[in-house]
Amino acid sequence: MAMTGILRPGHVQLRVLDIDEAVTHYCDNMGLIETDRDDQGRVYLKCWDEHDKFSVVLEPSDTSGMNHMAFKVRTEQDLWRFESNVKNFGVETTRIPAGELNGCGERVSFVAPGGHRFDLYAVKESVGNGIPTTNPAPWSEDTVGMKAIRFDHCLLYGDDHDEEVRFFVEALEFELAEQVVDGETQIAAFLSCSTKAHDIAFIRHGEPGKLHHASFLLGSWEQVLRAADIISMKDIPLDVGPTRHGLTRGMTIYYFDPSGNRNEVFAEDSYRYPDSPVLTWTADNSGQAIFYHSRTMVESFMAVVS
Ligand SMILES: O=C/C=C/C=C(\O)C(=O)O
Ligand SMILES: [Fe+2]
Repeated sequence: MAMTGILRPGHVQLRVLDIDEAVTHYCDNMGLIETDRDDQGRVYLKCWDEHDKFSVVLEPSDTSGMNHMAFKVRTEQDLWRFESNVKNFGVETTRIPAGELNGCGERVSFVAPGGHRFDLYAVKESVGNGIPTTNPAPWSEDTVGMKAIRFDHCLLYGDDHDEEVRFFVEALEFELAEQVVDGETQIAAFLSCSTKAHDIAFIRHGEPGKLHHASFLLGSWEQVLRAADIISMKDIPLDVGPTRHGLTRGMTIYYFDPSGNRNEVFAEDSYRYPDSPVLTWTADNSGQAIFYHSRTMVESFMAVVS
């Protein structure tokens, strides 16, 4: 398919309060693999089935939340094309030199209208997924915990929701896949740059720049139930699930990392093409849109962001 120049979510840099506890959580509990550390104390992680060097950066900090989310673009020409799209939208950009994050090429960085920082890059060091590329085995024997396959998406809460969504559609060429509307007002937007039901999602909120969750793909509903077992076995703070979303049809469970950043692991059950219709959920039915079985909103799920 003619994917846009944006290939996929490439990484998320999360602020964490205790780096050792965070590494234990993301590696031992979720199955990510540590690939590097740098002189700022940042730790680089990847999921087992990712080839690029990292998809999560843990940054020691006094606060939790998201430093930035980055998308990988297909070519360097795409990087400069999106840089000019972003500027033409009226959003300032800066360039971050190659190597500022270990193994990552030059980045174009900007703060979107909802207060979230995003970076784009075309190049990242490839370290492979531990499986040969000739006659590959279907899975790696070296995975532990929840065996997260890839970093999949973030759901972000921002204060200029309409402009942030328009920015993603007009400047970054994402497509609206699903939405929640209250009359004329869009409450939530699920945006795709691929055949996935979402690569990023936004919810209308009173404050700028908030992270609702960073989400990682698992292989099946059974793997989601196994993740639920691990959450109990390891005494990880559970938020909601296991259950199914109406929106995006994801089979899901939410919990918190030791710093209070919400994580999701999920199995996908949906797809879209550029000619797929936009799916709309109405606010009077938002309980079912979010949690299809209980059909009830969970107050803490909506309220807690980092
Ligand atoms: O209100 C939140 C809805 C969340 C949906 C997802 O996190 C998802 O589909 O991955
Ligand atoms: Fe999600």
